[in-house]
Amino acid sequence: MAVYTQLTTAQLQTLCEPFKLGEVVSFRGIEDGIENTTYFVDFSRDGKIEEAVLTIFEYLKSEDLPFFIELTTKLADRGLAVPCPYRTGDGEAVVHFESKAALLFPRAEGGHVTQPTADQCGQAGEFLAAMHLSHVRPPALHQVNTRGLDWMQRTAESIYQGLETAEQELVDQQFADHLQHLDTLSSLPSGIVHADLFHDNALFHDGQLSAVIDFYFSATDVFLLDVAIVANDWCWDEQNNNYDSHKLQQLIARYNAIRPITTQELSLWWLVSRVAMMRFWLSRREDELQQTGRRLKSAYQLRRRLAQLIAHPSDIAQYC
Ligand SMILES: Nc1ncnc2c1ncn2[C@@H]1O[C@H](COP(=O)(O)OP(=O)(O)OP(=O)(O)O)[C@@H](O)[C@H]1O
Ligand SMILES: N[C@@H](CCO)C(=O)O
Repeated sequence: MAVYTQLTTAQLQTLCEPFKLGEVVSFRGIEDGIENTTYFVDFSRDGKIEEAVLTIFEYLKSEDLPFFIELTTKLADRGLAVPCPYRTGDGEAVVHFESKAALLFPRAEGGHVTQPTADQCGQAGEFLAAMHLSHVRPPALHQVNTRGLDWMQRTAESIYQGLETAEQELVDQQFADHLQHLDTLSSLPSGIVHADLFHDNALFHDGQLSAVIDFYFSATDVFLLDVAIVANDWCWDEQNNNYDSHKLQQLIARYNAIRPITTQELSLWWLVSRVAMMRFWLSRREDELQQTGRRLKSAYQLRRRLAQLIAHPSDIAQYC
């Protein structure tokens, strides 16, 4: 469904030629993605197989990519489990298919988990803390968050009339609280965050985190937002419609052991957890209402979680 750009073997060979990885011996399109077209491509050179992943960008342009290339390269250099793009002989990472930009990555071992365990939630916490600490190391990177408050307000406004009354009430309540605490929120520790670390953007091999992918929403924002995104997706117990306390404890405690969460961050967790839920509920709801053609993920699930967090504010202080 998400192989938006169809390629032949010859087209793939031409596109990937500058990377000098050899002859394309097999490839297949990956149906998983929403934003981009992804192919697994195997190259053969001197009898050795190199397994790679080609991402063709359906929305991002080549001028948008240098930040993501620098970020993934920096994180990989710091020893984090992040695939960073191959470079051509000229040191370029971006190639083009017709008007679309593309990057080629080494294929990481492992696969997705459908239901992360508490230990895997802890590993995600350790990854995030290490990534956030790397912010202070050069190169200094900055990127505006295109899914921040402005985007949320514009999106909510554009779909507001199509929302149910209960949804409109959630939107009104969430923005009222967000705007009321804007100054304190903006003063939380910040830097480059992944901003989309759902469990389908992580791979595990033999139980260990082998790759974090899909940095295309990464931007400068408060670090706690990343922790909340993982908590809201990896640690949610659908049956009880609340966080699984053991998973949340592992995420928070193991993050906190590497990058201690400040008192100010703890005091705003109730709000940041809601901001994180709101951002993804809105993008999924917009996709549903505006029939953007992207593969749909359940918006209702996140609306239910947001309502729960508004009715029963969450606290993580006991896990630190
Ligand atoms: N470096 C990699 N190594 C192994 N598998 C990968 C790698 N990069 C991507 N994949 C696989 O390809 C799939 C689609 O890639 P990706 O998540 O980048 O697409 P997307 O369209 O941006 O997805 P979404 O918008 O849903 O997050 C991933 O779910 C993963 O299974
Ligand atoms: N992770 C997003 C999809 C866009 O990357 C979601 O689950 O809604």
